[in-house]
Amino acid sequence: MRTASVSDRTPRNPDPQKKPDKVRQVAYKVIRQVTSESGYANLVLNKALRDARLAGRDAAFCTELVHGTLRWQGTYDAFLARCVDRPLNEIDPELLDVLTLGTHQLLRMRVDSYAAVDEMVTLTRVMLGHKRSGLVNAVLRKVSQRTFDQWIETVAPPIEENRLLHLAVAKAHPTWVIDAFADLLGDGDELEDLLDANNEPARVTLVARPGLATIDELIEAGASRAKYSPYAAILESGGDPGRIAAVATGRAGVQDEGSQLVALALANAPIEGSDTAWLDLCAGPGGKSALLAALVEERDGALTAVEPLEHRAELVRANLRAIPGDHQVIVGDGTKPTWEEGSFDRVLADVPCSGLGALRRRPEARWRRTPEDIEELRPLQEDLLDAAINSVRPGGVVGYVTCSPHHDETRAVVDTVLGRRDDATLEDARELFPDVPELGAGPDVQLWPHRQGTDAMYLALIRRS
Ligand SMILES: C[S@@+](CC[C@H](N)C(=O)[O-])C[C@H]1O[C@@H](n2cnc3c(N)ncnc32)[C@H](O)[C@@H]1O
Repeated sequence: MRTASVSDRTPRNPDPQKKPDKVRQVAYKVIRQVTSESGYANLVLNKALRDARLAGRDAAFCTELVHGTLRWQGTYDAFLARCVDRPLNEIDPELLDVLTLGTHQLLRMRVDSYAAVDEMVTLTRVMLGHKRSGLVNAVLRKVSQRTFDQWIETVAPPIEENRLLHLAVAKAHPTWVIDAFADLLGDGDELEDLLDANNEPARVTLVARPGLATIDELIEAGASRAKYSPYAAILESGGDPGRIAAVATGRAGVQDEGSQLVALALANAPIEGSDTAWLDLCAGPGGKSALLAALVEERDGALTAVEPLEHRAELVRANLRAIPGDHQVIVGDGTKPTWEEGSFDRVLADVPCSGLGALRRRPEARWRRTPEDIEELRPLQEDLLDAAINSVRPGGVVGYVTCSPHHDETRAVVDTVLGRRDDATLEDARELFPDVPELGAGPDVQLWPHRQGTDAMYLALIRRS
């Protein structure tokens, strides 16, 4: 973070012939697409980097501009509200995006403040017209007069007066999200650790798909062994994982360690009798399908993967392409099974959820999600868990998984569904996470970015009787 004193060498008479910096221009266009067309930053950014042929340091700079600006958007809005003479919602959205992009460079990147303002003024002149560049110059000059910490002191209530509101501004999370996390972690230091962890970009984690690639192969390619999953390796250097042969050929993939751990826990839960028919009920894009398919193949079995959206089903097929065996992808609704009841030995229900456990990866998500989303998803989550239990045979196991720690989409769903059935029980899943510390009171497992360094994946292990 930038803490050095701010410069007052901001441009008063910008060069009218100057062209905008290409990297900032790409970043600005990506941010526009995300904020105005509800695009997903990762998808839009990846395409933009490819189209503009940005790689190496330029790609890393562009990524930080986009991710940082979007991640800190709510906080920067609070700063900017003090620097303009009208309510922020009366400022053209395209202009506001320039201002937040400039604010990020000024306050949280090692960009000289002269360069940051000058570049944003040029970008505004070329993309939004000369008239508006004056406002950008004036507002960003005001922003540059304080450091990030000084701005927090200026706009956020003191922590001892209103902890929730202070953290919302200082750590860039909506208050309802902080509330939900505080319900689970308390409102002490651990809550702050989580919020800080959510503001750090996740490291690129690879999975060596069992029987197809080895960790050593990934290590030779520059990765290092991860802590908990025997199949995980971290690509510290970042860069494009597709340059690694095992990833390019689908023998390895990109997958968060928490996602690996919950899939492995389901695969390793003891069951008696047959163990060859596995179902992934909500499969797209297929990261867990690929890991499960590789594991069930080693037991001479096969995976059935279900996904209602054709384009996501295609991603599942692509993920399964390198895995030997007779796996099947069904394009359909998991709540309306086309298979016989009780026909699977293990079932994964990795249900659609708010994604509040993966905020590190999706910089815009925290500002886009609402408490209503969580309410709206609840019936589908319950129906999918019911369908998963119906699909597993007596003695078989279901893994109910979310990439959200929110109580209403995790334990509340499990308790509701199990409360109305007498043929399924919750089992202690913690012993299926060997050597993983701080798994909580059980019987379900909640992983956390600030504890295990993974996404906040949730797993409830349910056995059908
Ligand atoms: C959390 S994602 C699954 C991630 C996946 N397991 C992986 O590891 O790559 C949830 C998926 O469920 C799908 N989905 C939504 N409604 C569904 C339904 N009624 N039945 C089955 N899947 C559904 C979504 O399209 C989405 O692809």
